[in-house]
Amino acid sequence: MPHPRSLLLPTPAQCGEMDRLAYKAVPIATLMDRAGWAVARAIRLHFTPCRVLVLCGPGNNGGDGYVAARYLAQMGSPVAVAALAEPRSDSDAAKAAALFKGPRVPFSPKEAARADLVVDAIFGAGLSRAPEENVVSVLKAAQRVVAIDMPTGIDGATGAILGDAPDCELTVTFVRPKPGHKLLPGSAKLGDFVCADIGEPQGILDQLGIQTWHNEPGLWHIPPMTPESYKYSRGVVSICAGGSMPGAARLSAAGARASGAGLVRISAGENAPAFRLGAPGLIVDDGELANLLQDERRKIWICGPGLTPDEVAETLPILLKAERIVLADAGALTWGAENPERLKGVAAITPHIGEFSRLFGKPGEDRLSAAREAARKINAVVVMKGADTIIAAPDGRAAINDHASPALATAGSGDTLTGVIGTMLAAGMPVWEACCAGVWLHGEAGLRAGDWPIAEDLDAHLGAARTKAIELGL
Ligand SMILES: NC(=O)C1=CN([C@@H]2O[C@H](COP(=O)(O)OP(=O)(O)OC[C@H]3O[C@@H](n4cnc5c(N)ncnc54)[C@H](O)[C@@H]3O)[C@@H](O)[C@H]2O)[C@@H](O)CC1
Ligand SMILES: [K+]
Repeated sequence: MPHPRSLLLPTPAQCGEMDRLAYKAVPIATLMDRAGWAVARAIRLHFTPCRVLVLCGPGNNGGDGYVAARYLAQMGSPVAVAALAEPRSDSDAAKAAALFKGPRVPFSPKEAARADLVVDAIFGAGLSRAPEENVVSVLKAAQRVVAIDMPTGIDGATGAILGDAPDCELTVTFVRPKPGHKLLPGSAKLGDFVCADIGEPQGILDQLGIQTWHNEPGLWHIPPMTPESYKYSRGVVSICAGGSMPGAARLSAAGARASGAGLVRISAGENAPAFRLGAPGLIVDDGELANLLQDERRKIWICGPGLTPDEVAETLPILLKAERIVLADAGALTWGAENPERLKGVAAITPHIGEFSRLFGKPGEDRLSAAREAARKINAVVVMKGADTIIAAPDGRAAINDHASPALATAGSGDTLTGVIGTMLAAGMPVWEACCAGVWLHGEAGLRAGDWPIAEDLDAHLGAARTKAIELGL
């Protein structure tokens, strides 16, 4: 099933290309007019009438600003424009500027401070470097800011802040959100977020080779339960466990069970007695790993939570030799940090930023590209965990997940996530989709679990999260 267009996140460069391709059907001037109208309308809905100053840059972002100023004036708001620089003559932005007949004031901190509301139409998709000091000081002087397309200073492709960016109360973008609207630190600057339809022919989105999606149900589909479902069709998750940190493997097992695995088995060797004191529905094996792998129904293996690097060295190569679908986390990532090649053959890894940096080097400001590059390098799906999580596949696909809660930042929560992804794999989902689904379910459980859950509390919400994901994804 193709991934839905409605979840695509085009880069600013792809949006520029889209405008060029759309030109025959809809001229830029028309799109600009609709964009400016959408901004004026959103401001009218969000704010009571007040004195507005629109800060216009020289490009099309500024063009949208002139149009918004014209419509706001027609709606009865006192509006002035301050131009950083005039648009290039004969450009669409210049034509929009000519149609605004209201007052012009200097581009200065004093004027920005006097206005009740400042509209940032300085730079949007065209931002190519950090804004100059005069731009920053004018935006800093504003009391309340609405951004057109993107707050000036945020890189729409990466969410990085170039120099500085205003804290906005409202951001209005067009057609589709961009990666920078979903990635921190930029995404924290948007305030309320509106994506307006300006009538761009949607089919063009398919021609641009966009490989980034917002992680929502519909991007993937979790198999629902059917009357014919049985334990093994729901899937078996197997977990390698060690003696020194048994809690981690138990948390993964609990997450796997709570998110709907048919059967969860822990392979603990001589440490089995410690695990047998745990949940009664958990099967604990003490046999040799090689013997356990004779059971072909045990396709999905989690390796890493609660394991020392030495224990990983004893288990992971055996799992890979047996051609199992392996999800590597925690101890496996420490073992791999000495040599990432060791992880080749695993289906997915789930590093937080520290683990990612030890494996591949610090990701820098463009985490999206770094995650993609890492996935290509080890030929496995990389789930780069954080307040926003990036799920990158070796074929270039990437999803950005912002469906989460800071409450998830608690010890053991990552082990739960590994278990949930294990269950999605065991249900037969392809690897990237399973990882995306697992991350969303984990986020949904975190949102449902209140402000201060511990990792174990998430389990109680995973079943409802799965039901919601199935309903939303239909
Ligand atoms: N499909 C869409 O999404 C549409 C987008 N439109 C608008 O078009 C905008 C993009 O327009 P442009 O490509 O003209 O780009 P901008 O208006 O963002 O920037 C214009 C130019 O400013 C210069 N510049 C970039 N960073 C600078 C810096 N830090 N200091 C000084 N100069 C700098 C660059 O030469 C850049 O090309 C979007 O943000 C959006 O507001 C609409 O007008 C029409 C439809
Ligand atoms: K802007």
